[in-house]
Amino acid sequence: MRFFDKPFTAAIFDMDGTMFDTERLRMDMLKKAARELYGEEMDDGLLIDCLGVSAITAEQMARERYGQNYPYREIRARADEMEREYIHRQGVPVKDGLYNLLERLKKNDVFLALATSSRRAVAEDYLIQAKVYRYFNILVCGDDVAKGKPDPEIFLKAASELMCPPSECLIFEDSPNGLAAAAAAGGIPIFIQDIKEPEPGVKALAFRAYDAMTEFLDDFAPFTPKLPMPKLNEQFPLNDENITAGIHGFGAIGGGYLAPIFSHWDGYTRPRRIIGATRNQLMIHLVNALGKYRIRYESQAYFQTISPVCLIHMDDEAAMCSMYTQSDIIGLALPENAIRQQAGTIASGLRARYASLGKDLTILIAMNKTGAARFVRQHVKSALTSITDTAETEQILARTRFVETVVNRMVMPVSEDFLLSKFQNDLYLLHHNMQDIFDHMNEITRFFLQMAKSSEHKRKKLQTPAWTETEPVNVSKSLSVLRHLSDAVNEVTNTMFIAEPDMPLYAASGSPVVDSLRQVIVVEDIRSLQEIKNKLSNGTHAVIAWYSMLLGYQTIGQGMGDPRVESLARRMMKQEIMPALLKEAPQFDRYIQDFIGSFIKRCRKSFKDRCSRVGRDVLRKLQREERIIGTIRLSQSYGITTDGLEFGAACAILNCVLAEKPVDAEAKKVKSLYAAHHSVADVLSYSGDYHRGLYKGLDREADHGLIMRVQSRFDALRESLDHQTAGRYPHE
Ligand SMILES: NC(=O)c1ccc[n+]([C@@H]2O[C@H](COP(=O)([O-])OP(=O)(O)OC[C@H]3O[C@@H](n4cnc5c(N)ncnc54)[C@H](O)[C@@H]3O)[C@@H](O)[C@H]2O)c1
Ligand SMILES: O=P(O)(O)OC[C@@H](O)[C@@H](O)[C@H](O)[C@H](O)CO
Repeated sequence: MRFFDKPFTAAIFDMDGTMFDTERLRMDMLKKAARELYGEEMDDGLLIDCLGVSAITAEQMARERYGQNYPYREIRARADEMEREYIHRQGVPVKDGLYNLLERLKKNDVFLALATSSRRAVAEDYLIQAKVYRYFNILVCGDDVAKGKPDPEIFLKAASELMCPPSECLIFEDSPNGLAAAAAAGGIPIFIQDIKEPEPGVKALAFRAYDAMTEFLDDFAPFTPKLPMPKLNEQFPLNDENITAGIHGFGAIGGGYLAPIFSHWDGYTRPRRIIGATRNQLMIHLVNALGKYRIRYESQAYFQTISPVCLIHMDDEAAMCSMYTQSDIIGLALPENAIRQQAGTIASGLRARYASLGKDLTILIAMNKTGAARFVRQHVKSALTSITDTAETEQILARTRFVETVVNRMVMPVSEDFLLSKFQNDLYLLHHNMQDIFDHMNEITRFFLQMAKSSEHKRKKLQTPAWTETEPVNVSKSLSVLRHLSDAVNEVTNTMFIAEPDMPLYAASGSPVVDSLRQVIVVEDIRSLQEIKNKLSNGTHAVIAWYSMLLGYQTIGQGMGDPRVESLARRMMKQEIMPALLKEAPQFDRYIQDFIGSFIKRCRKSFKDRCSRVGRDVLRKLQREERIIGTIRLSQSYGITTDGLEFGAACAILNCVLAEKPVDAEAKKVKSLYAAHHSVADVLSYSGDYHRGLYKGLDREADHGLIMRVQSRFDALRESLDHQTAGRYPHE
């Protein structure tokens, strides 16, 4: 590996103050122990001077200060004892960035050594407790060397045990003594400031100096390759870092796609917590009850568990502000029509974040909308101007990156009825097993007490303890109840979403945090990709849904099993949309070709994706520039006829018209627009209010020909349905 111009094969870490935030703790404990055993605290200046030196050198320094009879060894032993007690209770305070750094080094075949002035027993204990023991090939500790830092002995020994020349070793140090030792050893010293700022002359010995390990990571990460897309069954990283990911709009895409992407993070470590905001109260209860939830990948019969997760209600202003203040990234996964209303919440959240001196924020937008970043930014801007002045609005916007994405994966929510009945069954089973365990608690406790009291020799013979002879059956049954209980606890699950297998999320460039996400592919021209995806797949998807519903199917998979729907989908994609897109964006040739084949297959398998989800928001999809009408206009501009798409538009309107009581608000609106004069033109050329903006429909005069063709397909389709011929596609 290489760090700037320095090739290296090994990394040697000092422990206290570099890996762990234990120097302050140790100083506190030394003070306490000195007070206890000597009646006076040790002096701060002396403690700071002793940082990074061996126990023997520290003893000499203490005796020079307090006299030759100073009980330094006893004080140090007592301080060690107090410190270990503290650590066993509270855990090792690991420095931010350490796990990520160790993972990066390990996954890039770098040898790792620990070189600490602490005793081996203490070092091993801490490494194990902090869950980092497994990273180190060798340990060199205070009791393994004769001379402490600033003597280079400890680093030279570590390098030689690793069989690496010191000049190829990065050496991480926080103390001036350690830094001097690293330089004297001929290594590549990396200084990471902890308590003591070194003299400028000493600091100059470092190849690079940083205020924190996370700052070193910012420099180092570009020298380590981005990990490839994770496999579906690949574990999330084992260690977490002090990172929070927020999801504004925890629904199918937020929970079923963004959350796993955040959980994989950069492949080295993952966020400590995911906060999701939703309006779905049931989801909040079910997820918060377990602190986790599952996603089912239907095509692979595979479950993935996402944790730890905490859901908040979108109307809880304080919780939303706190999510915006704490998060290192926010995923925004709302329906388009919720953006205007939620912009106020985003604005307040951002204002609170920057008022509390939060870092710049990236908002990763998962919406099927070309220009989504601009759209969201505009709404947030207008919300900001109503709560603050222009200067603050501009400052907030300048510090917030709105990053647009293209989401190909289809995700569906699990039906609430199914979810509830499964959860209820799991709880019933758990309750039953708990009851059982209470009934058998006495036998279980007696059995293990008996085992514990017996000698090893007797235990072997204790197959049937004396007291069990009278009730042998009970004991084995009681013990098996323990297992049933743990099974029942693990069986309480909440599978919230059904998703397609892992696919990359395409995102616009410009945000380092997004760039680092393992499952994200950053592209320069996100707009074209979004345009292609919406026209090619979302337009076709919607038509599949509308036509399938007219034919009486409930899910996309069923509809696509009908040759009429499948051939319409193929025709639209291959003969009408693809040729236009290839003319418009020939550079995306491969993407377009690959996409069509996989999309048709994926739709055929979508037995859990309801047509009502895919066909929702008819008006949004029929706007002048959108996926149906916009595509017709594009194809026709290249002289391509668009019978299939026009038939699709007719399906959209007929669906709404035939629905007795449409649940979808837009379907209701279409039905009422049509009802006024029984005219398709009234729907297609609607230009009134739309989510407090203006709807962009067709122009009655300029688009007269197109409107008439959709009208005639509508009439023919309606008639064919009336005649029970189930809406045959006219071109078959
Ligand atoms: N589901 C998919 O397969 C898929 C795929 C690609 C992109 N998308 C896009 O992702 C976004 C989210 O889609 P989804 O399928 O996750 O949606 P969803 O219906 O599952 O809901 C997303 C979240 O928005 C909230 N919400 C819904 N209506 C709201 C309103 N009026 N005001 C405030 N909050 C509201 C819900 O409570 C939920 O938390 C959409 O823009 C969609 O186009 C979805
Ligand atoms: O989200 P919409 O309503 O714009 O579109 C519905 C579906 O086509 C859409 O959610 C797809 O499933 C998704 O875009 C994956 O291709």
